[in-house]
Order: sequence, then C-alpha cells, then structure tokens
Amino acid sequence: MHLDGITKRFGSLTANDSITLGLVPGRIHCLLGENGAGKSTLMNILFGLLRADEGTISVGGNVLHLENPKQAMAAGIGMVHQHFMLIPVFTVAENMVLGREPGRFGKLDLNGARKLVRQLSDRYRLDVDPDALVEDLPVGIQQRVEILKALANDARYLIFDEPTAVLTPQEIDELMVVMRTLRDEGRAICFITHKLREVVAVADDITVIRRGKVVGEATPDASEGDLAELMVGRAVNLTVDKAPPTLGKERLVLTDFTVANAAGTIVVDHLNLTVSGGEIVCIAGVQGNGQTELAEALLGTMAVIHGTAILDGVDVTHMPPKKTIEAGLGFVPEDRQRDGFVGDFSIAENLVLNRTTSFSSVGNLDLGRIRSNADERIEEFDIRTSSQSQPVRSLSGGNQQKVVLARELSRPLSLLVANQPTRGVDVGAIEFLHNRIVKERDRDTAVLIVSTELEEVESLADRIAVMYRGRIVGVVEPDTPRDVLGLMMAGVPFEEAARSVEKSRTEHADV
Ligand SMILES: Nc1ncnc2c1ncn2[C@@H]1O[C@H](COP(=O)(O)OP(=O)(O)OP(=O)(O)O)[C@@H](O)[C@H]1O
Repeated sequence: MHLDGITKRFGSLTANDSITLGLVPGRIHCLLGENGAGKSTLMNILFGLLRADEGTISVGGNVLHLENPKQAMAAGIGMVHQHFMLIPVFTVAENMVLGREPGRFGKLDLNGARKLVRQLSDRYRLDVDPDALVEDLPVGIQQRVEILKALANDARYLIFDEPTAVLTPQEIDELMVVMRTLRDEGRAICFITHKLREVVAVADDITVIRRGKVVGEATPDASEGDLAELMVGRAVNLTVDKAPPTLGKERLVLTDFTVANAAGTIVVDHLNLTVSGGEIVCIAGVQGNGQTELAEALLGTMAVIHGTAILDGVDVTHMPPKKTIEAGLGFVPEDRQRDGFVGDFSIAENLVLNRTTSFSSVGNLDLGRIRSNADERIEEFDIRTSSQSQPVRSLSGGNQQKVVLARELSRPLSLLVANQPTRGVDVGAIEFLHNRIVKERDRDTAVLIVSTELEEVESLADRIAVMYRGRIVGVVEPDTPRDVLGLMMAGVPFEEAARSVEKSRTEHADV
C-alpha cells in the first residue's frame, strides 16, 4: 500500500504536508513523531475518517477512494484506536456486529459473532468472553475487542494508533506477541507509539514525521536516544536530573484511609501514608489495585468510608472536589478525555477551568488575563496549537495532556496528585514535564504520582509505595531492584521479596 503526497489542512494549519509512506505486507512500520506531528491525522485519512486535501492511497497500483471507515474496511484496512470506539453497554459479540452489513454476520446473527470471537480468541490467544459487557472489561481486554473487530473483517492492513498508552507492562508484552503473529501471517501493520523501547522491539521499518512532514527514516537497530533526537529535532535527556529531596513538613497524612466503590466493595483498604512537602512519592502497582480510587478519593469523587485525609492540618476527608482544589490540591486524572477537560471549550478556557474566580474582577471574567495566561502556558508547556481559542477536543492527544498539566501546575499547590501524568506524551515533552514536576517538589509541594510506567516511577520517586489489593505492601527506596518491586506488586512484603530475589540470584550464580 502506498500513501503518496498526502496533505491535510485544518484552516491555516497543515497537519500533513505531502507525506509519502509505504506499508508492506509482513512488516511492522512504526510511525514516530512528537505530539501534534500529524500521525493520527494521517491514520484517520487512511481509515476513511478524514479526507485528504491532496495525495493518493493505492494498493497494487489501484487508487482507493476512501470516504468512510466502511469503505476502508472493505479495502482490507482495520484500525485499533487510541480512544476506543466500542459501545460500553453492549456485549463483546454485540459490538462485533455493530456497523456491519447484514449478510456477513448480520445484525441479528449474534451466535455467529460469538463463535467468531471464540475462534479468533483461540487463534491469537486473546482470551475474550463474547458475552461480557464491554463496560465491565479492563482497558487491556477492551483493546483486544478492537483488535478482534479488525480481524473479524480479515484486515490485511492494520493500524494501531498508540495502543500501548493505556496498557500495563504485561499487556504490552502480550500485544507485541499478537502484533508479531499478525505480521508473520503476512499482514501489514502501522504502529504508532511514543514508547521507544517498543519501537526498538518490534519495528521492521521506521518513519519519523515532524510538524506534518516526513523528516527521516531509521532502521530497527537505532538506539532509543537516536530515535528521540530524530523525533524532536534535538538531543533528549531520558533520565531526570534531580537533587536529593529537602523534606519540609508533613503535608498529606492518610490514616486508615478506606474507600469503597459504587458497589460497596472496599478498594482502598486502611491505608496509611504520609507525603511531606519537597518529596515525590510514587505509587507503583499493577493497574486495578486501588491506585486510581485512592487518587479520586483524595479529590473527593469517591466515598471514603473510614479513616482520614489531612492536608496541611485541614481535614479534607469528605470534602467535595471544589473544596479540595481550594485547599491546595492539583489533580491530573487518569482519563483526560473523561475528567481532564471540556472538549468543546477553548484551550484558554480549559486552562482556567477550576479557578474562574481568580480570573474574575467585580464578578466578571477578566478575558484579558485569561488570554495572557493562555499565551504564557502555551509557551511554557509547548502546547502545539494554531490558536488559544482552538477547542481542546481538536488538539492531538499529547497536547491535550499538556493542557491538563499546565492548568494544574500553574497555581500554588500544597499537594499534586497526578495519575499517569505523561500518558500519550512524546519523549521531549516527558523530559520537560518530569523536570517541571521536580521543580514543583522543590517549591515544597507534596507530590503523589500514580504510574504504571516503572521507568517513570524510578526516575521521579523519592520513595516508592507499592500497592496491592488496596493496601500498601511497603514503601521502598527508588533504587529497589525491579524484580523485588515486581514481587511486591504481587503482594509479597519487601523483606520476603528481597530474600527471595537474593536466593534465586545465588542459585543462578551457583549453576
Ligand atoms: N479537527 C481538527 N481541527 C483542527 N485541528 C486539528 C483537528 N484534528 C487535528 N488537528 C491538529 O492537527 C495537528 C496534528 O494532530 P494529530 O492528532 O494528527 O497529531 P499526533 O501526531 O497524532 O499527536 P499525538 O502524538 O499527540 O497524538 C495538531 O496540531 C492538531 O491540533
């Protein structure tokens, strides 16, 4: 398949500028580029979601005219989206038949769909229950459903647009295996990711785009540093420079902090933790062990059924979000699309979303200050946009994340709680954001980070608190070996985990 001279403009912005690219059966082609480079735009054109202004897409010399995803699917193109396109209240099998022409397995042929889910699940070892409701499935499994949807259509060209951003390390490994299998069957894969180790692990071909243009190609033996430099056009320091913490007073004190979900199940279980000003505590753990609920309960959107949260001496245990924010909490949610911004509002509006009173005078919004605040934040956080009045919905994913962080980090804070702070963000921006978080720490803010990225935890943490089934298994130093951390994440206390790792090392040394 050839994409030839693809150009796409949004008003004055050229998101794709004459991009030429080949997708070859039996090869994984990684598309790399900084936030806003134009990767998703290009893939949306290939899947018929957007129309190119110029250029052609052809297979075997035949030009395809793709006006919608249905036509793309008919041409053998499948897409696994960055944000899932599934209907949450439907089952897996029901989602499989959605949007399909009756005839292949028509709208009512749920049995056919169920059978196909089972067959494909077995063949690719994807393990999906056809009768499960999509909303009850963890994100990793939802993504498998998207992959199954594409495979049900026997897609020969598969687009994976940042599929690993929301996955746990184990799910990522499993996805890499699936991608290799699909490649070895002779399918062509286009894979977008910001995680360079994944590129190095699976790429056969690598194309880098910057500001809408192809700026280079690389071979899979390129180092992560070389790829980073090619992506952002300068050398990137992938490790965080930070001095040892200077501990201030205890700012956040959690005592027997216990949180229940809507069904009444305890998800954070008698948790005790203190975070001082001037330190970064990272919560490490396999997703789904209560980390997100802990963060949300601190904000005030989940029910605390026992224990207390004290912030700077004030009891914030049962405060609603508006009050906790006024009490000095900065909050970066796990799901930016759902909880981080209002998509139809402009960047400028989103940057002052939770503190309009500070941008008002005599009861009216001070539009001049809102505008100058937006100019400053866009510049500081390098938010790639054509205008501060652009709706946040139409920003690239990574730039949306930068808007959320820019808003939360632009007022004096007592405590910053950030859940997956750099999700979907390019390496250059991660370098900036990590340094910015350390700067926040050095202003005597208490920082609590939840991250499933061990590299992020290791680079940011002054202490690591490992969470398992709603409890803290142990609080350890940031240089704790990964295998010890891994055992702790499975619920093994530190001493036992350290002994077990030591024992297996000695046994291996003896062999
Ligand atoms: N509907 C739209 N209206 C206006 N501008 C848009 C629209 N869709 C995308 N853009 C702009 O096009 C540019 C490219 O965005 P795109 O989503 O393709 O980037 P990306 O490379 O996928 O970035 P990321 O890595 O952050 O996901 C961005 O500047 C974005 O704001």
